[in-house]
Amino acid sequence: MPEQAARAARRLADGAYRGPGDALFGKRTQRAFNKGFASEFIDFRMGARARRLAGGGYFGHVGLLLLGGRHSSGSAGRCNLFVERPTNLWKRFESSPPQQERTAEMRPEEIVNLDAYPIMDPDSPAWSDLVGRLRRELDERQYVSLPDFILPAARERAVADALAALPRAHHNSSRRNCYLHRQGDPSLPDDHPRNIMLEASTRMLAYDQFPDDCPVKLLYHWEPVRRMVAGIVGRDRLFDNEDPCQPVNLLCYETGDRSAWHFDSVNAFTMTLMLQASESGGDFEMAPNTRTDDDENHDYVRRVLLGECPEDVVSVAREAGALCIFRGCNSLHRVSPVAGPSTRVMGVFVYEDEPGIVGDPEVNATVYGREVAPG
Ligand SMILES: O=C(O)CCC(=O)C(=O)O
Ligand SMILES: [Fe+2]
Repeated sequence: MPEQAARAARRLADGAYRGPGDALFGKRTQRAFNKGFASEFIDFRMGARARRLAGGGYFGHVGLLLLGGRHSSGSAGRCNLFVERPTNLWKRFESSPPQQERTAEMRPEEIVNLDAYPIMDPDSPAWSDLVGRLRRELDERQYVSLPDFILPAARERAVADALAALPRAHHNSSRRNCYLHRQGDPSLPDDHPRNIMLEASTRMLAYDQFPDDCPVKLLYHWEPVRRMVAGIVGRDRLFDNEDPCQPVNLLCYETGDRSAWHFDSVNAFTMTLMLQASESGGDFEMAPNTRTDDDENHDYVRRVLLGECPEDVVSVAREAGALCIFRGCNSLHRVSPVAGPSTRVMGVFVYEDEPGIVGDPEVNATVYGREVAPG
């Protein structure tokens, strides 16, 4: 059997059309499918024809179906395709679109823009210059942005992975204070930061909800990236997080979604990668050094929350492809409400100071909607 026909037969068997016996074709055609003599090309021709069927109940031929075991490319014989129930056919295409064959896994060198970010050789002057500059910038401003860090093809693939998984995302919609608590403290005044409740709405995809060859995962697990990030945040080494949910997330914002002012709770720094920006809104805003490790600075935090210090708030430019490292644990930050048809898609990465770190099941229950094991 020609290789192309064999692939087509496998795809049929894989369920793209749920198999040829599904009242889609007349007997003669069905036998041809059973023998596997169908060209892959029929996939999209079928799709096009199905639409026309829905519109007018068209019964006719669909090109490039190969009968009798002879494969000749280009001008293969046409045959009549008898469709018994066009409406069912339409529904079938709606509910199970032909599956795209996944192209080969990308190499990390095809993901990271190595021309702009020479991160392969940590002993080179280019590496020291780059990492030294970014480290100083982070220390000064509490954030640093690396534009065009990911190459366009890798970014597009990651966006496609995110959008395919989006229906399974955990929709986090909550009223909470900037410390990420849903309950205030009745013993404190109403305008204490603990009692200022803000609306947030985001869609979270956990690490185990999108493919292992998604470019954001490959990038995260690649030593040159981990080493660069360690250099920028001033660590000798960093380690991957080993939780099933946490190491890399795809955080999606649809129209109306936003993240309210908050401090990140656990990690000393946060790393995000803008995969797709929204048409409008979705600005990442930050009030650097709102508090310190020793001083909660409640009065100042309250003024930022109430919008009384607009001059202190920086809006961090985030073009698609830009990596951002920021110290979100002591700097209030938020994402303004997203508007427009494009989902804002953000990769979020967690590195650790020691190996073997897994997440707290309670946190995973809140952030990813996971069941907490009883007992
Ligand atoms: O979506 C963003 O740009 C920021 C997300 C954020 O605040 C975080 O991951 O801690
Ligand atoms: Fe955050």
